Amino acid sequence: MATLYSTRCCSHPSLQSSSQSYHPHAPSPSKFGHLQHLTFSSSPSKRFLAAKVSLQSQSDSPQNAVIMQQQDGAVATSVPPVKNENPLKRLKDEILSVTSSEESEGLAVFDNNGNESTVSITVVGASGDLAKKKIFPALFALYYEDCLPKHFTIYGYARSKMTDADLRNMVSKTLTCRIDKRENCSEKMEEFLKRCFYHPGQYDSEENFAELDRKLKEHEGGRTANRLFYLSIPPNIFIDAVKCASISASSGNGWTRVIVEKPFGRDSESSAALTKSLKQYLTEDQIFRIDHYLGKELVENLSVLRFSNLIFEPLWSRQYIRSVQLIFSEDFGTEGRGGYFDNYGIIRDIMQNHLLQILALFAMETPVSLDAEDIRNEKVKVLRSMRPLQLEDVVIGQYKSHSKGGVNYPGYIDDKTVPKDSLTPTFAAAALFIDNARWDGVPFLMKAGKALHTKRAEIRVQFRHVPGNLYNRNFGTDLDQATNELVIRVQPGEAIYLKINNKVPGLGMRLDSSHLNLHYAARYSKEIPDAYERLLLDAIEGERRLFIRSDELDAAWALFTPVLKELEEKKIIPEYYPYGSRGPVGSHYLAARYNVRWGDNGVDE
Ligand SMILES: NC(=O)C1=CN([C@@H]2O[C@H](COP(=O)(O)OP(=O)(O)OC[C@H]3O[C@@H](n4cnc5c(N)ncnc54)[C@H](OP(=O)(O)O)[C@@H]3O)[C@@H](O)[C@H]2O)C=CC1
Ligand SMILES: O=C1O[C@H](COP(=O)(O)O)[C@@H](O)[C@H](O)[C@H]1O
Repeated sequence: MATLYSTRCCSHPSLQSSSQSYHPHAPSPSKFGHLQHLTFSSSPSKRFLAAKVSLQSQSDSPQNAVIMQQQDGAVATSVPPVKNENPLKRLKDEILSVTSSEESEGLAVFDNNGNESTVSITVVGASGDLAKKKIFPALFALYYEDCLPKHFTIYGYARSKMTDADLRNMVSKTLTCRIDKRENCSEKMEEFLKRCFYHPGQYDSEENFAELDRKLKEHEGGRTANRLFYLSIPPNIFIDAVKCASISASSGNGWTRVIVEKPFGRDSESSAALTKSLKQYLTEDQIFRIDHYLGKELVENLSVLRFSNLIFEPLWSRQYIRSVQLIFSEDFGTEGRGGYFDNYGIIRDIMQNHLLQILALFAMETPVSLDAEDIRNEKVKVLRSMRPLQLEDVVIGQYKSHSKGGVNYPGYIDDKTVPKDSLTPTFAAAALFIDNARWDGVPFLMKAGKALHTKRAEIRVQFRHVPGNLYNRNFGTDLDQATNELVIRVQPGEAIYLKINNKVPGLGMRLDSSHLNLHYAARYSKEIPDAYERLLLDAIEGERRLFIRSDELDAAWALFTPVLKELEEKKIIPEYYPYGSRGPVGSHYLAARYNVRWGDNGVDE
């Protein structure tokens, strides 16, 4: 057997912190022989498990090098003895991986006292859209990939009258298996559904949460109880639910964490008030503010791209980069969510969180380490170096009805839940600036819109012109066409490509713009996990790197609050654009003001 290195602890239990020990099943002396105590602590990225091993004194020799073995033999990880080498020395702080065995059912988790622990995940608002669409499917995917611990229970909680069977029926309709790994799919679904339960209750009832607590305890069966609550409910009831869950259903002997969905307020004041209220019942460490864009594969890859490749970092500044564009578009309107959306608008819905988070990761300085706090410190720094958005640097739009091919597409105000005189923007373009040495003068252009011609999220990095004029005559009159552009396509069709100038093969000297293309579907056969899978697993593991800290949130709101207030106070009328179009023409004037063009409007977008 050999040491194996893996990228995620799937088929291995998740773990909270270095204060927990993991044993593959009970720490039976007969099975483990010389192994006295095995403590895993997460590496900075938590994608690996680092093993610290203590062996019984008489076993502290090279011969006793087996590190971990699951009782049923499904998972085994060991390090072969190496002559004249002390295994303790070798293994201490070494990254120990875990095999990903299909037979594995997850491993049992033990706390420091050797007690087995369990995780209960309660989806508050289980009857809702997000729960059905994202949360339950993500939990199933984690189960399917053996990422959940052996002992876990999932509870749905909402006011709707449902039985366990109703919940299972509802959930089963949205579950799918990985297309690249379909084995035992229906069995796995059955097994998963058996672990799902439902408790009906009011969000502001301590008693209803106390009933939930009793049910959770039954499932936890005396194990160390770790509890995760996912608030998948409208924001106006966050505090009621947090209050009741923390008072009546907190864990008595394990951790209790709460995932809070956006929106985190609608401006600096309401966000600060929400944080203050949450902190009446929870510590900051217990609050996991989710921004699901941080869980997207290509957003997660941004730091890898920047900091693990020599070629990018030297170019990553005002010296070579002319503009950075963060583009989000959807080819559908607010269908069904108009009631929520009208109170927020596209700037709060997408820019202040998803796009700004990407910007922060893109522009931050190198963090001291990959630890959550080091990364979040750098993000806060860059956010605090930014200029608050100015009204003249914003263009807003709202989609109107449009007929195409005999189909009539509704306008935003045709939604019955939206007031007819609503000025809420469904599109916005903005130019933001970071006043630090690295980015001085570089426009960070953001564009986000609903009911546009395409669904897409991407980062476009436009480089400066090549100095000198060696090939200028080959480029023709439009030099912009010839500048390099790095495109990080977050979705759909995840890809990273670099536009370069290339000689068209042949006897002449003709240049064209071609792509060095890393298209994920062609390069990697594995299906890309949904963002919610990564984030749920991180929350279970206690990994905060991809969650928003309260000071980050304050810094983010500080950038947008003044302009949001101004837009509302001055009742700025949005530019109307037809459903399915490319959005208001004003966004082009905004880009032109900074001498750039939107990269997604070119011929080879
Ligand atoms: N849906 C999405 O795509 C996204 C949603 N979010 C956020 O996630 C959270 C949940 O979203 P979503 O599932 O769409 O929300 P829903 O509107 O579907 O609400 C979820 C559940 O909350 C209960 N509920 C709804 N309105 C009220 C109310 N006024 N008072 C008390 N309970 C109510 C309902 O359950 P019951 O009646 O059974 O109690 C409902 O099933 C929100 O904070 C949203 O902003 C974030 C990103 C995307
Ligand atoms: O947070 C939100 O995100 C979705 C878009 O998410 P995606 O993962 O499908 O790109 C957006 O539709 C919604 O308005 C917003 O609240």
